Amino acid sequence: MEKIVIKGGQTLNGTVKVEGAKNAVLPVIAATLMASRGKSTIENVPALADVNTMVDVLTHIDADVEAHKNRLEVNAENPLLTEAPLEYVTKMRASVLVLGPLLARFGHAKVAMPGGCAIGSRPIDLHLKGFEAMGAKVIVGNGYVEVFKDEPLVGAKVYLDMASVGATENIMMAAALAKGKTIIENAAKEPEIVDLANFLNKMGAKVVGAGTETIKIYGADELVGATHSIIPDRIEAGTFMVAAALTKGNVLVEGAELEHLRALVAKMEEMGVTIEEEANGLRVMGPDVLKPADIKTLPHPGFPTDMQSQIMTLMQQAQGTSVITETVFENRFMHVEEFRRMNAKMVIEGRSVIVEGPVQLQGAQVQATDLRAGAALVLAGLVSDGYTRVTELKHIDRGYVDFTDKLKALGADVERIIEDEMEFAVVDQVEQISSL
Ligand SMILES: CC(=O)N[C@H]1[C@@H](OP(=O)(O)OP(=O)(O)OC[C@H]2O[C@@H](n3ccc(=O)[nH]c3=O)[C@H](O)[C@@H]2O)O[C@H](CO)[C@@H](O)[C@@H]1O
Ligand SMILES: C=C(OP(=O)(O)O)C(=O)O
Repeated sequence: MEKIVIKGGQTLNGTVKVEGAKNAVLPVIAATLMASRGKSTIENVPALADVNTMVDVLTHIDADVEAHKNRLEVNAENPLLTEAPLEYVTKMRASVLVLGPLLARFGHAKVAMPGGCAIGSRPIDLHLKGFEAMGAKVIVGNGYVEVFKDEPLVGAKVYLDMASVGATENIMMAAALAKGKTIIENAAKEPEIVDLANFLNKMGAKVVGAGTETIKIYGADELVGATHSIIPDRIEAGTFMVAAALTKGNVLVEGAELEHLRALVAKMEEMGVTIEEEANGLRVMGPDVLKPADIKTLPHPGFPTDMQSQIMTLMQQAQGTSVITETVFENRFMHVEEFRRMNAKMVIEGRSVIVEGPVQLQGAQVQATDLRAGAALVLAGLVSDGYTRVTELKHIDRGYVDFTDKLKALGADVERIIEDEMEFAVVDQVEQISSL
């Protein structure tokens, strides 16, 4: 079984460079499908499993994709298929982001209906409500969702009951080729929405107000290929910021954008961490003593749910009781059980987790239950006694490029290995005896 093995106790120092954002590149790749003329070139593309899945979806529907190091070239000029089967959607929910582009350009799209996942049920009703408002017909059945419209989509006013990132993106893309003006109210305001809007504008659309709660999209008759460089990944940046603080280290997170990370920076500072803005990123210095904090996850600009499990590792080392409340997803606490296996003192109460600190974590074999949970368990391993083994690395590979190598370059004692379970049982016994 493949594992990341961490021996706790090292302080992280040095510089780590942030990749392009997973949550920005996926919708941008989907948007390339709307260019009926010219090639799109996407730069600063992170080498992630999710990017490979999105490329597989595009290739499956006959788009011509050339992948270079950190650069993708997509030519979607020829007629495309309009169906993405289950195998892609089960690997990555963001596959549903091809619905808006295919519907708008070809009048039809069919995608396997995404099921729930480790962090919640995650319906797509708001995406579909937007398409319907623009005149599309939606059919859900036999595990698929199908949307179609013979005539071009018509601009509409769409109010989102929740500021959903995916729904905002899907509707924004569909509206970019609709007749007339679409207004999205209570739109998501994440930096990745702004990045997508910038790309759509380069393709010939007119999107105004991205980054605020009202986005206006003036549809174009045709979109053309464009060149675009993806924004830095604020969640990868945040993960390394927590790693630095946790190990009392001093790390420059190159590419981290303060403007995208204000809520995290505010909370880390409240906990006693020193964060300084430098010309090319954020420098993070961990204190000797961390203070507890109360945090609530919220849509941007609130505290990001994608940093919830990582900040919990910091709370476990704080002097006192912290509370973290998850309001974005209804069930994003699977990692709590795994932390407990490492001796964490935490209790789930409804949508909150009460975290008692400071606690001396103990190395154990634990499982990445989702992408960020996996990263958080690796971080916990950095300050645990003995060896921590994190399994189910497919989750981590969805969102982190060279995670182990980057931590190692900062001084962590960490390896990615393939370990036989029988062999592990023997190693485990030796480690336990030597720690007595
Ligand atoms: C690829 C990508 O960008 N993923 C991010 C995106 O996911 P994603 O776009 O799936 O997240 P949403 O913002 O849509 O979801 C937020 C909440 O709205 C609910 N909802 C959403 C759509 C809908 O039609 N109906 C509905 O009820 C969801 O179940 C969830 O409780 O934003 C999340 C919230 O910041 C992040 O955690 C994910 O990393
Ligand atoms: C939840 C996440 O991603 P996705 O929406 O792709 O599952 C994440 O990036 O933490």
